[in-house]
Order: sequence, then C-alpha cells, then structure tokens
Amino acid sequence: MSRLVVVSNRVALPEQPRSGGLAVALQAALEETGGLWFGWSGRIDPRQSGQLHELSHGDIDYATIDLSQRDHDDYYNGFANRTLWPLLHFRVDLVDYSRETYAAYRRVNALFAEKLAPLLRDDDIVWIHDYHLIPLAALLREHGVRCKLGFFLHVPMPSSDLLAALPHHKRLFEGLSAHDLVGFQTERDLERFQDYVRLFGRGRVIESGVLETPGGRLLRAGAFPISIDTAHIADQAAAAVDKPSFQRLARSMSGRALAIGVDRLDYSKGLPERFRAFERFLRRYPDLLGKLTYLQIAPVSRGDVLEYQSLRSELERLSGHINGGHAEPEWTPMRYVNRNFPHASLTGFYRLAEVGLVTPLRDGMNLVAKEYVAAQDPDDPGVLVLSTFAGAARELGGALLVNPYDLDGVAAAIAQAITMPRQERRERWQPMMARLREYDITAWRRSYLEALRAA
Ligand SMILES: O=P(O)(O)OC[C@H]1O[C@H](O[C@H]2O[C@H](CO)[C@@H](O)[C@H](O)[C@H]2O)[C@H](O)[C@@H](O)[C@@H]1O
Ligand SMILES: O=c1ccn([C@@H]2O[C@H](COP(=O)(O)OP(=O)(O)O)[C@@H](O)[C@H]2O)c(=O)[nH]1
Repeated sequence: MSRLVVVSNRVALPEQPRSGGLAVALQAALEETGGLWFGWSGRIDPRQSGQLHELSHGDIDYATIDLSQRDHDDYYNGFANRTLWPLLHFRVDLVDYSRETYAAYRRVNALFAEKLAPLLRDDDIVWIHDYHLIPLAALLREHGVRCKLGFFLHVPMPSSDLLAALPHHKRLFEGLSAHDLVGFQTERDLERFQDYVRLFGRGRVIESGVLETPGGRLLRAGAFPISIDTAHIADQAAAAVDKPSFQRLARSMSGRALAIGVDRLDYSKGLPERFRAFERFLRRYPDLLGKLTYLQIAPVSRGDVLEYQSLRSELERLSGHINGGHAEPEWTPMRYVNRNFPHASLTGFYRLAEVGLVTPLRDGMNLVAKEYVAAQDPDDPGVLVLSTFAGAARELGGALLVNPYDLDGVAAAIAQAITMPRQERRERWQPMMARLREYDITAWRRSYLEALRAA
C-alpha cells in the first residue's frame, strides 16, 4: 500500500490546540492510515525560513518548517489571508493585492517544494490542501517528483468574474493543472471551477469531472464534501454529561434554553449579522424574552490581520450593546467567549444546546454544523439553524435553512427552533444523522483517495 503524504499550511502537531476544520479533519484522516504530514511548524524563526523539524507520534510522521517573520507576514497574513481568502469568499471589497506579497507566496511555495521533494518516494500518494499551496504541485514536478499529486480546496470556489479581478489569476490557477485530481467541497464549486477553466484557463471540459489542460494532459476534478468522525463525536457527546465543563454550563443555564455558535473569529462566519439577528429576535419575540441564552464561542484567528482586528472590536461593541440593552439583573442574553475549547468540551456544549447557530456569509463546508448534529441526543435533539451559503447546507436539509443577510428570517428561525415540537425535531434530525453516519470522515478520505489513485 502506498504511503499517504498530506501537505497543508496548518499542521495539527501533537498536543497543540486545534481550531479550524482542516486540521481537525486531516488529523482524523491520518489517524486511520498513518503517513507523513508536511507543513508549516506554526513557529516563526527570527533568522530565516526553512528550518526542518521531524517527529513521529503513533503512525504519523510530521515534517514541518519554520517561517521567517517576513515570509509569515507576506505569505500567510498577506497573500493567503488578505488576498486569496477574501477573494475565495466572494469579498472582492476586502481583497488587498500587492506584487510583494504575491512574490512571498510563490517564494514560500518554492521552499515547501524544495524541502518536501527529497522526502517523497515514487509510489507515495501526495494530497495537497488548500489555497495556501496552489502553486506547489507544479513546483514539485520541477523537482522531478513523479508520484500522484492531488489537491483539495477547503474554501469556496467563486465565480470566474470574481477570480478575474485578481492580477495574475491565470498564472496562479493554471498551477492546478499539475495535479492528477482537484477536489472541491460541493458540486457548485466544481461547476464554477469548470466555468473558469473554459473561460479563462485555456483548458477544455471534456465532460463534468474530466478536463484537458492547456498542455494536453488530462485532469480529473470532483466534489468530495468533507465530513467528521460522526461515531466518535456522538459517543463523546453522550459521555460529556459527566464532565465538569458540561455540568458547570448546564447549572449556569438555570432552566433556560441554550443557543450555541462556535466559529473562528472570521468575517466569513457572519458574526456581526448573527449578533444583530439575535438582537432582532429579542425585540420581535417578547414572549420568548428571558427563555433563551446565546453562547458564542469565537477563538481569535489570524489576529495580526487588520480586518480580523476590526471585526473583533466590532463584535465587542455589539455584544456589549446587546447585553446593555436587554439584560435583566438575573439574566444576560448573550455570552461571548474568545477562548478555544477542546472537542471533548465542545461536544458536550453542543448536546446541551437546544439551538445550533451556524450562519456564515460563505463557508467551504463548516464542520461545526455537522458536529452539532452528530452530538445531539437522538430522543430529544436540538435544532440547527444553518446558512444556505455554507457547503454543509447541501447535505443538511433537515436544518432550518436561512439567508444570513435576512436578519428577520434568522430571528424567526431562532423563535421557530426553540418552540419546535419534539416530534418535528426528531424528524428533521434523523435523516441528517443518517447521512453523517454513512458519509463520515473516513468515507470522505476514501472517496477522494480512490479517485486520486484511479486518476
Ligand atoms: O489555519 P488557520 O488560518 O488558523 O485557519 C483555519 C482553517 O480555516 C479554513 O477552514 C476551511 O476548512 C474546513 C474543513 O474543510 C471547512 O469546513 C471550512 O469551511 C473552511 O473554512 C481554511 O480553509 C483552512 O486552510 C484553515 O486551516
Ligand atoms: O474552540 C474551538 C473552536 C472550534 N474548534 C473546531 O474547529 C473546527 C472549525 O471547523 P469549521 O469547518 O467549522 O470552520 P473553519 O474554522 O475551518 O473555517 C471544528 O472542528 C471545531 O470543533 C475547536 O476545536 N475549538
């Protein structure tokens, strides 16, 4: 059996806290097969980029490299998170492009290729992840790497007209042709990629999923919605009732219902809109006032990036405003927490919550939505309020699907969720859970890797 080599910017090193679906999902996938995980160490070396660290834990070998402050600023904070991230989330208004950060992005990809190529064997299966590493495959080929190379985009693929706003977009996205298989979260993302290839990529779509690159090679493409370790999360949530963190939260509710949101502090997650929708709920449904407390867990993410700093200030203002305007001496409507929690605690919180609020403006998938469903009590499940703009909405039709820009609609969905009869909650939850049990993280990994092997 060939060795699996996973390459991603973010690596979940043993004992490190993980927030971010990519690290959570790849950890679960590698635990099953073993293999090598290559990426950024998470460390800044004040002198230079490229120091290689190797360690093994169970069946997983880790090889990671440090980045210099400048490379980290220009590649990760800069081109990846101030140019590509907003572009791929349909936010052209937030795109900050500079030739300098683009050069750093290419430089760090070249460094990844230089350090990774000598570690690879011809019969490896290499699986490259996400928008940080779009040029990597072509650079590995230049180093003589011959093994199968696959790519998976965790974030949305926007329409061609948006991508065309990026200077040098053709050179960048042509790099994807060096792979054998390119995977997306949803069929819509795949369709938009194929449109791009036809309109700007000088390639040809022979049939859906089979493309001819400008160089005449065949490139496979497909939709492989990422998933979760459903059985494990369900077991963890059931067992969480005995954990002190669960019991403390349960006691603090004083018989009130709980609505929970768990998101990195990121503008793609629609948090200001969600906070405002919650305030709309407080104003519009006086009968329900004091019956529901909203807990928002939002660990700080990409805190060096200006847009993320402004978002943090805005959320602090909004949560203060909402509580100031609606709290009673014995009740605070919302709790806003910037800490990162381990899965063992989160799954218990999900189970306790009558309502799961997942309302991103755009999201590749959103694993929190799936985790919330998996963590519910089958006899008395909670209700998921889910944005139609999350990839997860394609599979979780039993949720109350909302448009996150429609604050009245989200407020109405919250009211509907907390008053929904148990029978309806079960009928909505069961097919979602059945889907997640059948198509879990293992099925995701297998379906992608089978397609890559066959490509
Ligand atoms: O690595 P960070 O900069 O700290 O960010 C965390 C991750 O955020 C993004 O996650 C995406 O992948 C999830 C799993 O497929 C998906 O459910 C979610 O919709 C995406 O936003 C990012 O794409 C990752 O590269 C980051 O590691
Ligand atoms: O305090 C936290 C907040 C989030 N997460 C995890 O981070 C992942 C977030 O993934 P998602 O796909 O929802 O969004 P992303 O952050 O990748 O955009 C999920 O597995 C969460 O359980 C976590 O472990 N602790």
